[in-house]
Amino acid sequence: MTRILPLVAEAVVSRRGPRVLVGPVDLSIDGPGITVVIGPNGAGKTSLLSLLHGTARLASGKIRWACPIEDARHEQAFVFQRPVMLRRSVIDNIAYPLLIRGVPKRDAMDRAHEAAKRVGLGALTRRFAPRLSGGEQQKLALARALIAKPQVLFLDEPCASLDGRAMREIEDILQIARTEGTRLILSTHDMGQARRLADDVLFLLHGKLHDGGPADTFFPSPATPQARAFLEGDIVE
Ligand SMILES: Nc1ncnc2c1ncn2[C@@H]1O[C@H](COP(=O)(O)OP(=O)(O)OP(=O)(O)O)[C@@H](O)[C@H]1O
Repeated sequence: MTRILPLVAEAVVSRRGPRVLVGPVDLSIDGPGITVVIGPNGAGKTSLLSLLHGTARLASGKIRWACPIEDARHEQAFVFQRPVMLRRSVIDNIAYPLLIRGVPKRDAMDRAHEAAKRVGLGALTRRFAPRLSGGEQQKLALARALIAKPQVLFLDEPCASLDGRAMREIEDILQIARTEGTRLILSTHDMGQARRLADDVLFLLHGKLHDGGPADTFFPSPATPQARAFLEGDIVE
């Protein structure tokens, strides 16, 4: 299997008309772990994740993977804040990425059942996916994103509006994926979640990478007053 990491972004910029949404940002992500992207509303977290994943247009700068971009695309997945449910059963949703990769149906279904069980949806496999609860839909989205064992998984606010129990279950799934070698890059508004999950942190402000670093140094002693204020729950503009 071709390794896709490291991911290197050089002076990447995303624009809407004349407005810069993100950038210029330089960063490098490599090896196992969880990168957590934090920052106030509108700081550019979603835009940065979309740029790195390749779903937002790069106005300038470069994104490089360790392999050709077509190969890198097949090895990454994205989980949205509001997961998209295909209008079919839970099991058909989970099996979908395998079927479009040409995995034989029987094998795909077996793996999908296994994946459903692992995220606690084993009893709901025949349910029409759009009728699941928010937490169940997010678990389905994770199972579907992870079933092809991507090397990199982007998640944009995967636990927004979920209660504590659903959040804990989802964090458990993410920790398992991390242990199994998927590199996670996740945005969150929840500082408790950021502290529980992060190996390293990107703190965005006004579209720029303002602060960050390894979680065990960033959280106790952020380098900038803005990051400190943000972590203390103050309003940062
Ligand atoms: N499609 C768009 N058209 C115009 N402006 C946009 C668009 N998408 C994002 N923006 C703007 O880009 C900036 C960054 O938005 P983005 O959603 O990336 O921030 P965020 O940090 O994820 O915010 P939040 O925490 O509120 O989700 C914001 O000022 C937003 O209004």
